[in-house]
Amino acid sequence: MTSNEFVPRRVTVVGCGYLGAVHAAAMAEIGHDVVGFDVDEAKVALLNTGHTPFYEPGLDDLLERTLATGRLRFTTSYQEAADNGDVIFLCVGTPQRKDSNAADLVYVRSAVENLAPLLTEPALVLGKSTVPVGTAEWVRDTLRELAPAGDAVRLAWNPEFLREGFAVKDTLSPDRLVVGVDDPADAAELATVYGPILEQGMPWVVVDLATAQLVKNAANAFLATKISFINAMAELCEATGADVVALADAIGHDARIGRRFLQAGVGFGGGCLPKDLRGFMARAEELGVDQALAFLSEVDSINLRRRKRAVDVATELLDGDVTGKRIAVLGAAFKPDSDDIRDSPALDVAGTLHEMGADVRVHDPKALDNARRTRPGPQYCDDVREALAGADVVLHLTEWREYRELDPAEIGALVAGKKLLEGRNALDVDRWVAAGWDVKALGRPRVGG
Ligand SMILES: NC(=O)c1ccc[n+]([C@@H]2O[C@H](COP(=O)([O-])OP(=O)(O)OC[C@H]3O[C@@H](n4cnc5c(N)ncnc54)[C@H](O)[C@@H]3O)[C@@H](O)[C@H]2O)c1
Ligand SMILES: O=c1ccn([C@@H]2O[C@H](COP(=O)(O)OP(=O)(O)O[C@H]3O[C@H](CO)[C@@H](O)[C@H](O)[C@H]3O)[C@@H](O)[C@H]2O)c(=O)[nH]1
Repeated sequence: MTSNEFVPRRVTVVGCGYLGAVHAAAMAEIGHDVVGFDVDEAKVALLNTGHTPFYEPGLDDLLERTLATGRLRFTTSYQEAADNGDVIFLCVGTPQRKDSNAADLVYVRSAVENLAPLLTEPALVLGKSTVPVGTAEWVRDTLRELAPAGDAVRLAWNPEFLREGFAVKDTLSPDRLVVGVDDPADAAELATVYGPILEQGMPWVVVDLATAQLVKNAANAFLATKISFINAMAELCEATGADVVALADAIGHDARIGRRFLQAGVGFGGGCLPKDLRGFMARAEELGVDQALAFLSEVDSINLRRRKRAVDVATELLDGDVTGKRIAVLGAAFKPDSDDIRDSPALDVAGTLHEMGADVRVHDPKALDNARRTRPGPQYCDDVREALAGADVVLHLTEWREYRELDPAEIGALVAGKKLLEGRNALDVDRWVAAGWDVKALGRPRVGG
């Protein structure tokens, strides 16, 4: 732990997407004077009027509250971003490159190269984006070279571990804060920035720059590995008639293993785990240690096989031919409580079945606009009952609470065939079976019917 004495600062958050918008509002909430900066004019206009450009539980309220204090505003001006930046958080995107597995650092480079020449005063710049190890060192050197304030612009790396759907809570009460520094004085300064958060007593982990970047890569690689491990077990279960949910429960009782992140199903997606896994492998290859992470390529393959398995099971439930069949897909977002459809398994499966000639009707409580824009083809239904009406098979692919609350007996009267693919192992299968449904859950024996 460290001194938690809080010092309100002028803070700039560069990049106001899923991470940055929440971080900006959270920094204002704890008392800083915050400018959120983004190159996307539409996003900035929305945020300035208190509207969130994406769905994240609790963010509307937080944004409204912090805008009302006058401590938060959003801008598209690099100059305003630099002028308010005693402390500058870098939160721009680092997606997968289109031509390789590596992370695309174009946004990091552009943000740093445009901002640096405007930094005439001392500043503490904090990288929060997930980057290949070595990026922080480039950011540090570029800032020193291009900033008029020179060495007075310092760089620390402060990776972010928030989960979408829990972003507000995870930002205001993280389970740990990690900071990579060249100089311990920078960590001490950052501790005063995070004062009210650190007061809650979570671990404050100070490491070097390289370790901080690797901590983030390692955390996501581990989480992805844990999910693919249980999904590999699901393959074994399906080959033997065993039950992956019972297996996960049984091994999860061992505290060394733990039950969390052992939810077998259609696999992981989103804007983080898949691309971070691949970016990590690409960086290892550049560093000449690709063998160290060779197993992650299996983690990725196992994960992608889950989507194919879901398509195959849907086909089996439709007696081998999906052409012209009505398929209701419950869920488009990559996880519940989010409208994020980046690399969403649900949308991938829905899109594939549509391309195979099925009549696919997708429902999601929040992600339909994003889905319509990104994956045209399937029919998107605002009302879950519209998606279900006349369906020959129902695919549960994103475990929104409202799907758990559906009454299988009532739904049974709407559909043409009472067949369910449970792709998330989150529904009470016994209830569905009791209502006469034929249920195939991924990694579990087919029951009912
Ligand atoms: N989404 C998460 O849950 C999460 C959690 C932890 C870490 N991360 C990491 O945080 C980073 C951001 O992820 P995200 O999900 O918020 O992405 P995002 O695409 O939602 O947001 C990125 C934002 O950066 C903006 N941007 C791009 N170039 C810019 C520039 N030069 N100046 C200012 N803004 C610019 C974009 O317009 C966009 O609004 C990534 O590295 C990601 O891996 C994300
Ligand atoms: O047991 C599980 C747990 C998760 N998932 C799936 O894995 C994906 C990712 O889930 P989760 O990790 O909860 O969501 P993210 O919001 O993508 O968060 C991850 O990625 C962020 C960005 O790097 C990190 O900050 C978080 O710590 C890390 O959990 C989703 O598709 C989930 O459905 C499973 O299939 N089984």
